[in-house]
Amino acid sequence: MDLLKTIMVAVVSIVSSMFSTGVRLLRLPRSVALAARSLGSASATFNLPTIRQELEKFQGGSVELELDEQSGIAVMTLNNPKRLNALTGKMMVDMADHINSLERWTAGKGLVLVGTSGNFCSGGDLTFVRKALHYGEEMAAFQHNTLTRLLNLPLVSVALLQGHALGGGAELSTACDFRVMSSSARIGFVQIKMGVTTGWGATTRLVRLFGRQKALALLTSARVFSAEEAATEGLVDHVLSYALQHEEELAECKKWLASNYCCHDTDLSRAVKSSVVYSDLSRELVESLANERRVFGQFWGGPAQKAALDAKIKHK
Ligand SMILES: CC[C@@H](C(=O)O)C(=O)SCCNC(=O)CCNC(=O)[C@H](O)C(C)(C)COP(=O)(O)OP(=O)(O)OC[C@H]1O[C@@H](n2cnc3c(N)ncnc32)[C@H](O)[C@@H]1OP(=O)(O)O
Repeated sequence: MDLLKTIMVAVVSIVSSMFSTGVRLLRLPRSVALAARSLGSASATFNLPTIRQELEKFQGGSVELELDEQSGIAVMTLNNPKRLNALTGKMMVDMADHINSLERWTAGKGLVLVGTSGNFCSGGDLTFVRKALHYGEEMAAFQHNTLTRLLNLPLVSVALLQGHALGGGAELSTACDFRVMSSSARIGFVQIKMGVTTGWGATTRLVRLFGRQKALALLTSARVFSAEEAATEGLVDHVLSYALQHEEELAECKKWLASNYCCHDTDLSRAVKSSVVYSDLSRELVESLANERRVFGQFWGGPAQKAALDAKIKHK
């Protein structure tokens, strides 16, 4: 039994190290790069430290991380309440740094991703977006790296969807293993209405989560779902009681995670997540993300996006 445990811990650390070099070049394996060359810029590599410096120039908001050693459950909080927790460049950098910490947190079992003040995230911060229209593929490469590392953490992760989870906010939720939704929250992949395709990897993840047909329906309709509709569609795993106040929902979400998915041996739980369930995804995922990024780059900063930004659309 001890030998089995030692082998599992070794396998976990090898797989984690594949994703744990912090901010680094997102390189395609040679075979994938060769296949991608025919797709043009999909084979490009990105210098993430340089992109990080560029993103840091777009200040505003923050992302906070709290590690609870006792429960083994961490909470990562998006904090830009005046803009309903829309993500700035600085917040993307904060999040990448916190993923580094979580990759090193060997006692952890679970993670809740939440937004402050009763909102999850209303997507990319449109003030930032307007200034970064020349920088789409680079931002996408940075986010793909961060969110792939989030998905591959040995922690069971859950996004707590309160208020709005729109565009990039909905994308973030697909980088978690589960989605718990407040009864009054709304979720929608509204990118097509904003003149772009997904920039943070959600198409790749949606296809794997729900299959091609549902992914296509979500992305081409840009439909915004209530909690009840999202549950019926299978988009979320649990809807919280309407009787809860927003402030009570985080505790309830943690309880849901702890009692369902963080209630057994830590080493085994981490091994199941990273070494078994997610062990074979990296190459195929990298190839799909490179393609998604290339398509995103074709539309970002284009006439449809500029028209959508000018229209000041509200996704009600
Ligand atoms: C790269 C990102 C890209 C992707 O690839 O995924 C995307 O994320 S695309 C999607 C981008 N997001 C949006 O288009 C959301 C636009 N906003 C709305 O639809 C509405 O604000 C809302 C989210 C439905 C909320 O409506 P309401 O309850 O009526 O509140 P307000 O509209 O008054 O919002 C309060 C305050 O927040 C500001 N806000 C909201 N979202 C964003 C945002 N994404 N970026 C920047 N600011 C945002 C809004 O402008 C209000 O501020 P004030 O006008 O200063 O009061």
